[in-house]
Amino acid sequence: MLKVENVTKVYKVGTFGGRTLTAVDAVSFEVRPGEVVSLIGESGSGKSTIGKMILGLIPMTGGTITVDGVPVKPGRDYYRSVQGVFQDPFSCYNPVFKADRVFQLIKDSYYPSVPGKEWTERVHSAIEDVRLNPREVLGKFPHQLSGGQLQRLLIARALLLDLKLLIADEITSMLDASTRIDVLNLLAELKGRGLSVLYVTHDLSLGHYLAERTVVLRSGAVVEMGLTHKVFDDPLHPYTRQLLSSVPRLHAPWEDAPPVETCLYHERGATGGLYEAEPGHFVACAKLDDC
Ligand SMILES: Nc1ncnc2c1ncn2[C@@H]1O[C@H](COP(=O)(O)OP(=O)(O)OP(=O)(O)O)[C@@H](O)[C@H]1O
Repeated sequence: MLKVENVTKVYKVGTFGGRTLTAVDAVSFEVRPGEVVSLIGESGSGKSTIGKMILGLIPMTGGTITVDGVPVKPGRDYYRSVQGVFQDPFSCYNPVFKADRVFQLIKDSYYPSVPGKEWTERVHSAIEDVRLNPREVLGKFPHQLSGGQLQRLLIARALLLDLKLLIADEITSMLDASTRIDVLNLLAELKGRGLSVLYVTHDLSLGHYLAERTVVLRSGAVVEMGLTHKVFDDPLHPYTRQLLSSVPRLHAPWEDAPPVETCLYHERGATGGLYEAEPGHFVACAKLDDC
């Protein structure tokens, strides 16, 4: 469904754009139909840049991204099937428009011929699908709604389209713990309906909770990817181990991350790419700085 192949993004930085920064470096992965894949990495590892390129919000420097074989093409047809929901729900709404207006805009752009009554029924049904009461949220301004309610409304808005792929970029990071789990369960439910989700997060535990497969990014490159339980139970790359060991655990004292070891896969061809250590479990050479 989503195929990201050898994708690179180089930003121009510095005064007058005189220097470059490779934010995403030859990244490849895919998301299959009805699958949640989490894209994990620390701040600045390139996660959002990848999300933005998939959504066509910024151009790629190199590589290809396709959804069902069709290259990214920002426009009405593309956004009918690919949508993004972001970290800060407040910034996604116009503060002077009531929530109804968000749904009206969808109708005007995508479904102008749907009769008003039918559209209202669709809107109510999408809002109920995200476990909100339409009467409690429609007719309100963004500041009269909570972060969790706004985030759910964004998902409801996406559901009104013929959505195939949702890019969920840190969507729970501004929510309290119980709302967060509700929104995650909602994503899991949508997956059950065949929706594919790329769940962008720096929170390993949330990625573990939700995703079938995990892609670990470091400095713009994939260092490990595979089935989530493989990556979490048997992390092969020292960076993944480091990330996992830095997750705070109840009743366990803080431990320093283990030092980066010699790469087991270096001699077996991992250099310059990913090595398939076991079926479907890929790892990059750990001698990143030497290679
Ligand atoms: N428009 C831009 N111009 C120049 N550099 C940028 C731009 N956007 C992002 N970057 C840089 O690209 C790198 C990757 O940024 P990105 O936002 O993709 O990381 P991230 O993993 O999503 O981080 P976070 O979790 O903090 O959001 C960072 O070094 C960032 O400073």
